[in-house]
Amino acid sequence: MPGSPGFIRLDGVSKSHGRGAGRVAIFSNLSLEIPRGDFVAIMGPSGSGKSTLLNILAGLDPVDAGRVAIDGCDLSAMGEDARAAWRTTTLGIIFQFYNLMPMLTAAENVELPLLLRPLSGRERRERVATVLDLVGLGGWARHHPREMSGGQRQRVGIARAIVTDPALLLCDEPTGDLDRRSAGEALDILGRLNRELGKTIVMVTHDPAAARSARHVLHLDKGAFSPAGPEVLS
Ligand SMILES: Nc1ncnc2c1ncn2[C@@H]1O[C@H](COP(=O)(O)OP(=O)(O)OP(=O)(O)O)[C@@H](O)[C@H]1O
Repeated sequence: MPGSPGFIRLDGVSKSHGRGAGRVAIFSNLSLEIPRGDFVAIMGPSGSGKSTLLNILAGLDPVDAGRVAIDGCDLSAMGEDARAAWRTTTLGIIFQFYNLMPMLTAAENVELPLLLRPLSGRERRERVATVLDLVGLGGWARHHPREMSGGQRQRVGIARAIVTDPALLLCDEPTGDLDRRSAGEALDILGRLNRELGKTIVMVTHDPAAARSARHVLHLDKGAFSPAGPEVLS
């Protein structure tokens, strides 16, 4: 169940890209609070800053001003090394184009985030098998991405994102490269991860069907959030 207000907190965040005359302000004094266990879709026009926001939440992009805190960790006060270490424990990221290593099998791709952990080979293999089963790819461990459909590749991407058991999943257009059926399967898995395992999910999407599978939808435009109206979701 959603609870614990302020799992994700943005307070007075300002962010711009570029320098000098080419400087573009993306947000100015933006605030947002997402409770633990929520599943939030973020929609908005191209260029409104959705990917910038995900990069900020992932600790990949520092803010110019304001505070970003996730589960009590103040990202804006952490150096780059500390943010990188934080990412490996707290966060899983799911990408539009999967970002799988083509020369590795599905199991090897999923295992990658575990190689930084003090786990035995056996423990790693068990965790990989568990998450591949969870995404319905138990029989595909030894296959390479080129032998798999887009939907299966995205499920490998989801398995890789959850293999470290992170509290937060960030999804950047997770259905953007998928047909309707595969998109539905990926969204079903995300919904289960939210409902059954309590993962907090923030998903950027242009896809109204994807947004409808979230608990809440926010519309980002001109540097501000508003709840998405029915016209955005139709
Ligand atoms: N590294 C960068 N350097 C300069 N400008 C950038 C950089 N990244 C993004 N921008 C600009 O910032 C604005 C917001 O980009 P962003 O990718 O966050 O938007 P978006 O809402 O995700 O767009 P889309 O829906 O098209 O993916 C855009 O005008 C973009 O050109």
